[in-house]
Amino acid sequence: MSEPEIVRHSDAGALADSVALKLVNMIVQAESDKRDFHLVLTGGGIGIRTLEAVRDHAKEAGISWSHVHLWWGDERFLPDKDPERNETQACEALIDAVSVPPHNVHPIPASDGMDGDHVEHAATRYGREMAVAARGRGPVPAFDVCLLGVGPDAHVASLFPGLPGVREEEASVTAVHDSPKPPPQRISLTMPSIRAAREVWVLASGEGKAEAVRLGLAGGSVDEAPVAGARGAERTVFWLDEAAASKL
Ligand SMILES: O=C(O)[C@H](O)[C@@H](O)[C@H](O)[C@H](O)COP(=O)(O)O
Repeated sequence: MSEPEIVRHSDAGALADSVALKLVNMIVQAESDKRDFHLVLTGGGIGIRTLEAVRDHAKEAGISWSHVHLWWGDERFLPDKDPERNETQACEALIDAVSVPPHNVHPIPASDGMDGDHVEHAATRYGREMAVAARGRGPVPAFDVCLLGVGPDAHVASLFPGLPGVREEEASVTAVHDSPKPPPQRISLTMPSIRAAREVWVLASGEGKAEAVRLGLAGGSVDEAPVAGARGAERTVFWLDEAAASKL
């Protein structure tokens, strides 16, 4: 696991723009290397703002999306197209505006999908989809970058302090039944899936995240501050604005 690096920007706009530019450059590089690029998306304010900036930079760079696969770190277990779904927000911010092939988009199942409102079955289904894409090389694909927002309570994806999901070490995906942040039912990648990513990027903006960021970098209990467990196999970057970095 990698030691976190810190990158600071003045405000949320500069932060989102800089993360987006770096992502677009990596996508372009993967294309010229003729390899797939697996990106894990996050919901949340700064996560969606970053996707909007990716849309703008991608247009300028004229990138092809045929080699890009989009996954999600977590999802709110709601009906398809619900405006609160991370997928719906990512579609509005980015996916609907770019030419990523539909079969490269891997949303976490909705609560009116194949498994109905059975959140455990839906979580298992997503785990299977990731395993298939990994082609026998492990439980999850070789994610190039896993984007993660962080909550004021130090949660990442839908791994909340003190809830069992954060301690799950076997399954690649977990169903969450009693999330303190609405809605209560969610589906989340587990820590081992997050840590399988080459690069984990934690995005945090605003003073409300400053304590979570401090805990995430202090290397304390992952059970109490899940963000402290968010580490990439090769690289971990905490992308912060000044307010989120104010307790460092
Ligand atoms: O479903 C969600 O709510 C998100 O995936 C969640 O993990 C989010 O990234 C953080 O809570 C930060 O959200 P904000 O940036 O909106 O504070």
